[in-house]
Amino acid sequence: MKNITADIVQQFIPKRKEDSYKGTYGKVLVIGGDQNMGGAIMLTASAAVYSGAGLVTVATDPKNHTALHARLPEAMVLDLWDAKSLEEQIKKVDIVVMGPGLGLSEQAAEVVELVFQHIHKEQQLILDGSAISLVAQESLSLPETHLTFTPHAGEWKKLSGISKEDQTVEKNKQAQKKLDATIVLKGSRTEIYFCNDDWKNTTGNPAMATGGMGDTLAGMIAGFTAQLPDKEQATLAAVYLHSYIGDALADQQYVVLPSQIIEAIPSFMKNFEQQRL
Ligand SMILES: NC(=O)C1=CN([C@@H]2O[C@H](COP(=O)(O)OP(=O)(O)OC[C@H]3O[C@@H](n4cnc5c(N)ncnc54)[C@H](O)[C@@H]3O)[C@@H](O)[C@H]2O)[C@@H](O)CC1
Ligand SMILES: Nc1ncnc2c1ncn2[C@@H]1O[C@H](COP(=O)(O)OP(=O)(O)O)[C@@H](O)[C@H]1O
Ligand SMILES: [Mg+2]
Repeated sequence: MKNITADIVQQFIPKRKEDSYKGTYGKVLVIGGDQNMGGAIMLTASAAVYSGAGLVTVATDPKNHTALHARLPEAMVLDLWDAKSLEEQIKKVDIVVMGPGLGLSEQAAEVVELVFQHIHKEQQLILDGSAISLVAQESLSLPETHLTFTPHAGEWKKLSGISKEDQTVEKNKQAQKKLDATIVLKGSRTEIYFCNDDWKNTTGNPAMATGGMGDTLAGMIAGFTAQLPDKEQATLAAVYLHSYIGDALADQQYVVLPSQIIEAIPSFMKNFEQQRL
């Protein structure tokens, strides 16, 4: 397993081009947040916006729309349960990130199935939280697209069938091959399994053990993937910086909140920009 380190990540964050515009930096659709877990999807959407995604639209329960507009005016919203609007929006985006706070209801499972039906081969699909649990629970067949799963150990157990004690690098690699997807296995030292490569994070700390921290990472992966041409580099950079910011804040804080990580993303990205003078 290779280590993700600062000097590697620095090579991945390009300087923005003078003649670029929002369209250059990708369109992201963020799907999740039922009536009780609107906070999860607000964190995911905010992380995508603060990571620099060009345009972010959020499909969430209508109960969350006002709060989301108030917290994150940069994002557009649509009704999570309106199948037609959701189907139309999927066609317009480059990246879909689905699952934070989605819940495990029958209606939520229908949303996941709808996305699987309509996503096409060139798009990127990131599945987190409830979407991973639903894939396992409903034994859903996976769509033909660029797929990333971001499970914690409990979700990985549901998805791969490997118990927490047995989650060794070899077993995880075998499960990755079967799923034919990128696996971001979150933990105190997150592991990333690509088809031909695997990596271990070198940053992160227990001050980050706070609800919503994974929702935030999912949004960062989406935001980085929206902008960077190499999707594997985007995933590595997002995982590393999420925890690197967590470490920097934990120097002075006993706990680090997901919203604090989000606010710090733009300045830390600037520090990691290529060829910074
Ligand atoms: N503010 C919000 O609205 C929040 C919503 N959340 C959402 O809540 C939904 C359920 O997520 P959960 O992760 O709570 O629930 P899950 O039920 O999927 O996973 C929790 C279970 O996994 C086990 N587990 C084993 N190893 C673990 C590990 N390393 N980390 C965490 N759990 C481990 C736990 O013991 C527990 O039984 C997701 O959709 C998530 O996005 C959470 O992100 C918390 C914050
Ligand atoms: N002790 C720890 N050390 C380093 N990172 C941690 C620690 N605890 C949690 N994290 C990070 O916090 C995130 C937790 O993700 P997850 O369990 O999905 O959270 P949530 O679903 O509440 O948003 C992961 O990115 C994980 O790496
Ligand atoms: Mg989670």
